Amino acid sequence: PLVVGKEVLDKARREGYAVPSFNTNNLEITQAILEVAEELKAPVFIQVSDGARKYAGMENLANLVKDMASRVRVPVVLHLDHGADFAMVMQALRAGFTSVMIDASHHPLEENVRETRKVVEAAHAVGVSVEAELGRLQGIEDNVQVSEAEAFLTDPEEAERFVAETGIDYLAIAIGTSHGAYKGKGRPYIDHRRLQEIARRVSLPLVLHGASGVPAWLKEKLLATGAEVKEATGIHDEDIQKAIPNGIAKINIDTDLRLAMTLGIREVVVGNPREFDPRKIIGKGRDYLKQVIREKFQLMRTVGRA
Ligand SMILES: O=C(COP(=O)(O)O)N(O)CCCCO
Ligand code: NA
Ligand SMILES: [Zn+2]
Repeated sequence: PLVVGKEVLDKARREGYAVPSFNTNNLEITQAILEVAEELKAPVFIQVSDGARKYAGMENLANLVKDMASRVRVPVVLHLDHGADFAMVMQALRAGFTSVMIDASHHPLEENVRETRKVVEAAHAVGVSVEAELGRLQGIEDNVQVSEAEAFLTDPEEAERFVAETGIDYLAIAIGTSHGAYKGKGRPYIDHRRLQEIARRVSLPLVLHGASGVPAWLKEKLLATGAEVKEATGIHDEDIQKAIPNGIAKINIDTDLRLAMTLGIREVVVGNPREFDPRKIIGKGRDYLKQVIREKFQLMRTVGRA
């Protein structure tokens, strides 16, 4: 069934596992997520970004997820990803979202606090959970001095104050990850010590953005279809496994789903120039999506937690 975010993530942080938050834009991605969650008896977040809202329509996606979630046995949270402002959050609340992110992390701290408090008041009034972000997602290239990049990473003491002043339910932090398929050359720098310092001060579930891994098997197959993804790199499994006991309870995955869908489509289209049945073409993408989604639940130890 559709449930509120806080209950799912408090349990995850308490019991030392994480819940993946997968971005959806359409029917097939939503089907892949819910079929695998049901199969593995795993709670799951399905999140809608601004791009998805523009592509598919917020109400369309909300109604699709709400209806499908009502017909599965595992807990499903419908989450607004990177809500840009109060108005967008209100539209999501009106559409029946059960979790919303207000992302005011690019504003000065006082404005972030003000905007976030406003959202917390509105969302909590209707029983919906709130995620906010402190720090800037900024891949740290190996050639950029970490000291210079410090400006982007979340400050542990500031995090403690931010949580106290805003009343949010979970906190997105910056510890070295970045959005997209190019997270710096080689193994991306993840500041585990900083995460431990934040987790010591903040008892709320912590959220990791920019956590796609760009799995080797997926990248190899994509390259074989002629996809130009040679430079793509993601977060290593070991870094995800290390971050979970240190308080990370929600992990955002979009890029790995995009790569999986693209692999299926390219394999059919490039391999069978005579194929023009969208169900065969997008359906193959859905199959690869399910494979990636299965791996994420296993990596985050979400299996069987529903
Ligand atoms: O943190 C993430 C996803 O991170 P990743 O790009 O590593 O999958 N998101 O919030 C998803 C939307 C951002 C654009 O993709
Ligand atoms: Na989010
Ligand atoms: Zn994000």
